[in-house]
Amino acid sequence: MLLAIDCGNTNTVFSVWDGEKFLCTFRTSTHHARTADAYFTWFSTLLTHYGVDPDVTDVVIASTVPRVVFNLRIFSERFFGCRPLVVGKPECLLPQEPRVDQGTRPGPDRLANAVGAFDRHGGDVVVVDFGTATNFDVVASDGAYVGGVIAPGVNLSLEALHSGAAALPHVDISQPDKVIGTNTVECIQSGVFWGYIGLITGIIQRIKAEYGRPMKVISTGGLAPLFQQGEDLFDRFEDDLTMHGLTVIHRYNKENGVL
Ligand SMILES: Nc1ncnc2c1ncn2[C@@H]1O[C@H](COP(=O)(O)OP(=O)(O)O)[C@@H](O)[C@H]1O
Ligand SMILES: CC(C)(COP(=O)(O)O)[C@@H](O)C(=O)NCCC(=O)O
Ligand SMILES: [K+]
Repeated sequence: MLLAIDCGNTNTVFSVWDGEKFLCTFRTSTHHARTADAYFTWFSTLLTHYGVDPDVTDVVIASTVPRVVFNLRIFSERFFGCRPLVVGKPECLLPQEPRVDQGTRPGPDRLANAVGAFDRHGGDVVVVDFGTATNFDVVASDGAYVGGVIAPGVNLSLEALHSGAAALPHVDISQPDKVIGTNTVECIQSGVFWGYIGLITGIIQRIKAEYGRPMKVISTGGLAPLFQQGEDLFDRFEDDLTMHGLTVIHRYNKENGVL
């Protein structure tokens, strides 16, 4: 079985794929200092808790934080006896090479999103991934990742207001009922939430105009559900899109003799 690991700047997600479906998905915070032994203790405790006993033979990793890969490699070798496939490394093949400026290294999460979206929907897709950053990943008709947009994430925007302005408290994001806030917390929530709705709407509209063909818009990532209710921004919400992309990349590398 395949263990797929998607490591973002905030959270690291582990999912076990049995070849047909995900058996379980566990989430922890991202820390480059977490050791292989600590990963295993955490992972095996959750497996026991949920009564899942997978026979992990392969590991695939996408990490937007290069430093964490070191300990994840040791984790994979020590506990599953396998060398992990790391997306973005030269030895890892992609079904379609990205078409971006020379020297650009697209985030491995964006490469996985593109592969996952192409596998499910064919090309001409925009993936909107609400993580630490909010990225828009454009997938061409042949499945290639061809670039997109990186915007400050929702929580980063809230954090920036709090850290940059002495009188502004830390606020959690939520959808305000109205736009005109009548206290500081409501004003901040309104600015970030409705500002974000404007950002998403505007960027999708501009991407579509520039791309010049009809496109499907898929949302994913930790904070995507927040923008799922009420507004008609996306064609679909797919929680597991990055993970799905990782399983497809792994299969492709197996079929092509890399593993
Ligand atoms: N269910 C949730 N409710 C509120 N915030 C969440 C939830 N899930 C994730 N987050 C927050 O959303 C942000 C992005 O999450 P995630 O997609 O895991 O980011 P990344 O992939 O960059 O690590 C993080 O700041 C995280 O704390
Ligand atoms: C844009 C990102 C920071 C998003 O990371 P995340 O929010 O998932 O942690 C990541 O994809 C990244 O570091 N990209 C490298 C630059 C690029 O994609 O062009
Ligand atoms: K991500």
